[in-house]
Amino acid sequence: MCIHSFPLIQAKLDENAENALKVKEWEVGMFQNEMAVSQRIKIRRRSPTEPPTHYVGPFEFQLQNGGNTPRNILEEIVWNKDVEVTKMKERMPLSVLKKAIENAPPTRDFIGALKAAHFGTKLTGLIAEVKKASPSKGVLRENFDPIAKAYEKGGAACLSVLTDEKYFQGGFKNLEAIRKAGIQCPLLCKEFIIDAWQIYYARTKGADAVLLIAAILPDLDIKHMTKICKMLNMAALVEVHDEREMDRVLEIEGIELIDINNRNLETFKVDINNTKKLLEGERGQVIHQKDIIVVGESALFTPDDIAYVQDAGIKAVLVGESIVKQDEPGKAISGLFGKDISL
Ligand SMILES: O=P(O)(O)OC[C@@H](O)[C@@H](O)c1c[nH]c2ccccc12
Repeated sequence: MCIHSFPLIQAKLDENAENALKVKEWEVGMFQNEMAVSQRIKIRRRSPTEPPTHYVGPFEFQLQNGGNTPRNILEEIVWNKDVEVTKMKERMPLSVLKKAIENAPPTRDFIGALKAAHFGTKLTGLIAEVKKASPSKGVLRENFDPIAKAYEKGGAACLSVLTDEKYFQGGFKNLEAIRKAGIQCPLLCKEFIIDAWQIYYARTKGADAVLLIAAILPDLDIKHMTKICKMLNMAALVEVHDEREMDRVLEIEGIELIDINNRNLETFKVDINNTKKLLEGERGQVIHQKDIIVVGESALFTPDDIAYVQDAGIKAVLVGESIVKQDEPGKAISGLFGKDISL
């Protein structure tokens, strides 16, 4: 007589298997936190929960609670993203995404577009950002039609499209709509990537590049995700904010594109000098030797700001607020650069 004839025993076996899986998932989470701490990443990947009720592992893990409220807005966004992506993965398994990618139109060359723009105008290439709102500034612009076309007409080499809905009122529907509206320039999916699944998902929605944030992702994740981007013919824009993050990213093989964020994503404080600071001295030499393109982003409002970061060695800028807020984005771009940059 087989085991299935004893439903109570089978139910107990199923419960044990489920508990074992919960324990394993919790331990993996703890090890992820340990790896992040070892790289001085302050953002915790997910809310530190109590060990599973049946946990019998090392005692020191049971002391890891450390408070389960986010320490800043970035950590809150990441914890929310963890829940959001888990639900999306259940609805849309990776196998379905991979199948969809087989029939997707080819990607556009994000890095090539930035190089061509810089070569054409000798100015920094522009990545114009489609951003409705932000946690620090609230709603910046009510409607987007047809801001993407105006950006492209005004000389943007690429577009950055916020896809986070809860904190930036963005969405993948915007990315798809811009792609379907016939925009030719490459699109960056501006998202809080915490799981490689999101890269495949962005590819199915028309993205040519994704953002990888060093303040969130350990080195191994950045390396692994950069390889996935290459495999999908996408660009990986790796965001850094301070010397420590820059030094970490410069040690990772295969990095082609780094963006220096003048905004601290934990405090939203901005300092344009951050760009110059991270490009000086040996760091600047390593970047040049590795032929890495560096993008300057955040708090860029005037031709002097553009000239300042360009003199510091920036080859492209990513700009949102100072152009997205204006009635005529095309004119806003000319105002930002002090000249018409449409080729
Ligand atoms: O609106 P600004 O100050 O021009 O900044 C644009 C962009 O740099 C900013 O939106 C940004 C930088 N890094 C991010 C990461 C996630 C969301 C948004 C961002």
